[in-house]
Amino acid sequence: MLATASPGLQAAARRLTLAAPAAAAQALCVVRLPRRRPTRSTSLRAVASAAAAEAAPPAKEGAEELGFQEMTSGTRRRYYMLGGKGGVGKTSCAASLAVRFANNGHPTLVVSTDPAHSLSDSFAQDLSGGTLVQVEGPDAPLFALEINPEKAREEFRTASQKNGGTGVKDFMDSMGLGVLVEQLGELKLGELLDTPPPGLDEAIAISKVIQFLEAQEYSMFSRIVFDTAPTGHTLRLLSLPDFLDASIGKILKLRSKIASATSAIKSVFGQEVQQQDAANKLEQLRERMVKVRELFRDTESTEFIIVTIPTVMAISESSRLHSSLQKESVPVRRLIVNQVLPPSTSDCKFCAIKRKDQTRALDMIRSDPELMGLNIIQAPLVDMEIRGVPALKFLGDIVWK
Ligand SMILES: Nc1ncnc2c1ncn2[C@@H]1O[C@H](COP(=O)(O)OP(=O)(O)OP(=O)(O)O)[C@@H](O)[C@H]1O
Repeated sequence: MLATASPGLQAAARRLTLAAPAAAAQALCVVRLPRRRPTRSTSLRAVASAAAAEAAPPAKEGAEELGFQEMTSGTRRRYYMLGGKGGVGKTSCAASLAVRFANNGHPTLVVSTDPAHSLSDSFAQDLSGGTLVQVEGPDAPLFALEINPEKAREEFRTASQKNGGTGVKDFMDSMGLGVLVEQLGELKLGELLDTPPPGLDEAIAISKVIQFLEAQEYSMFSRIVFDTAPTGHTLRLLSLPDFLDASIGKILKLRSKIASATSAIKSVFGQEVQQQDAANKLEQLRERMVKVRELFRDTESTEFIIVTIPTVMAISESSRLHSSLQKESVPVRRLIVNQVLPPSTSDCKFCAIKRKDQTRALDMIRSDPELMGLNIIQAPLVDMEIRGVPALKFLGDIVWK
């Protein structure tokens, strides 16, 4: 779990961790996770609040105060997207937020749009089927979904090879993209997938977002949490509706030009109605894209939460991510600084150095013009992997307060 400067220090840390976990936790200044399956006992709550109390106070200068109360209030649907650099704890934070919402009475859906999913690992449950799976444990219904672009692409290719247009259409219908196929039917889409165009994975994720907006199946969820892919992918996902909107806009313009030029001929052959119908559908798709774009930018219903760790590299990337999100007008109000060493009176040398580094990194956040205005939530480093609902509940109770 810890990278160390010297082999001796590493061995000492390992000895401590293996031989005396409680002492190791104290010495390495991490928050201990309860080993027993937690119930709603006072003891677990006590552990959680003690851990929270141990964590350093958040840096909030200049930022509005935002708590979990504000996130959980109201039954109108809200979307939370968690994103940041690879490996900083996006999935753990997203899954723990989803558990927290469900335990506060919200029917919740947590969706991974990261092609390298770890939601299954986080919940210790297989969610890889590409369909909604109920997560056992929380009070209100909690469902999880891993969007699997690899599988979707493979199915698409098979469908296009075996069944021609009909197979492709069935598949795309199931992805909420049937309208696109009707419009692009003449193109050999299957061939495109041998060299997938950039943004295809994101397009698949977007189509799922469209489904959330419209399908009855998803209407029960009052909170939808997205565990997004590392920064680059996420930015493409967020800018895709604009891109598609512009492309569809161009196609529509082109179509209307062609339509007016050929309408006389078409009407003779009885194809005028069909042409108009297709244009209407394309217009409908464009409207949907506008909806998705508005959703990403709607401060009432959507929030992007940046997750980082207290290192210079992660914070620099978070700063750039915030700047890009601002350009896209995506609302960002919170920054989670994960894996912070809680204060300790008995610092070992390793911990003292690590803590100094982290303090420096936290200072960097306070003076970063992109990040300083955000509400900063510090999440402590805990002493084991956060897997399964009880562990996620534990983390969620500490982080989301
Ligand atoms: N606060 C924490 N304390 C201890 N371990 C943590 C903490 N947060 C996350 N981890 C661990 O760090 C690892 C990476 O976490 P996670 O999978 O949530 O990150 P991620 O940002 O989603 O990664 P990826 O970019 O690969 O999807 C996991 O093993 C997780 O258990």
